[in-house]
Amino acid sequence: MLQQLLQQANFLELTLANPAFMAEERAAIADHTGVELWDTGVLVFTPLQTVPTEDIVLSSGIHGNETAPIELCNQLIHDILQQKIVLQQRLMFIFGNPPAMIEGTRFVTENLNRLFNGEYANPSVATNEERQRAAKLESYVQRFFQSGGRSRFHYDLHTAIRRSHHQRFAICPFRPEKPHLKQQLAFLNAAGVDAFLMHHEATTTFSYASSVKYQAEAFTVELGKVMPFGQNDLSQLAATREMLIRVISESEFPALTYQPENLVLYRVCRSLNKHFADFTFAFSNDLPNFTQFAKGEVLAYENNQPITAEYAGEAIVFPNAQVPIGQRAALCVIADDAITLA
Ligand SMILES: O=C(O)CCC(=O)N[C@@H](CCC(=O)O)C(=O)O
Ligand SMILES: [Zn+2]
Repeated sequence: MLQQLLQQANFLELTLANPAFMAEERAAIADHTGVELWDTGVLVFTPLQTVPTEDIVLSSGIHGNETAPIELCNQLIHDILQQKIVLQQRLMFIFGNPPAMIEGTRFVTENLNRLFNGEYANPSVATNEERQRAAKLESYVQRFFQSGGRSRFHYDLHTAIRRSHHQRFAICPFRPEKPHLKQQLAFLNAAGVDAFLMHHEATTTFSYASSVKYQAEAFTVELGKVMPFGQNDLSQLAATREMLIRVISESEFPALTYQPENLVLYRVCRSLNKHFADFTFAFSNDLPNFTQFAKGEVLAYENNQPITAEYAGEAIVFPNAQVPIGQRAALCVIADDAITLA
């Protein structure tokens, strides 16, 4: 498999052809970069002639139909294999859910991005492919980060189901003891991200798991809107690509000035969870993420009761009434330029 990958330099094609399993193998690119295939969709590069200071995880395809970041990562992998990019940092690529990528769906049985931080082992739920994949992905991330001594980063790349007033935005995992870093927000801002949501509670997402378990600088990054493979305009991600190349191929993390005037900080004020099967939103399916509501305006109905905006300017992100009962149906956010950063 690895020989085929080295020759054809198309990890996406290889992953889609082998969605369930790939045996571990290792090789090298010339004499400067180690390549290790750990499983289907899991590839690790190690610089052999420099001493890396950073361990960087770039995951995509955690939701199978969010294809633009998968295509972007596949291009980066291609360019690394073809020696157009020479790495200075350790780098792990993950294509999260190959069976869902083949089906062109968000997931096959269960939303993979609700199964991390050990939720995959919840004894009250029967196991399935996504639960098994979450367990494996967490173990690969642990193995990647465990050798220690280097700074840890995890950018979990997604696209949103709806259009958004902010075309690219990031979700910053809840970490009450440690403010998020201006360095990281400046980096993501230079990568085209212009809004940041500060999460208000622990979750079971991939980025939260890397943040809480390994103290990684970890983010869920939304890079536009869901499109089928082949229909993405990757020129929209030119800045993202450029900054990702910089972070993996420079010897130090890119030094960028934090420019608050170029971005909006939001705090998540509450998660609207679905409790009853009749949960519906009071707005249309094409209302963009970050649309603001007036205080008291009806956002949704559930159990025949209205759910209203608690604050003037409260905005809705990721509304999805189709989620199973008990899961998040939307996040309510409010712009807040007083959020503490370090
Ligand atoms: O557009 C949507 O409704 C969902 C896009 C998406 O997959 N977002 C992530 C965010 C994860 C987080 O809160 O960190 C998700 O829902 O898993
Ligand atoms: Zn997603």
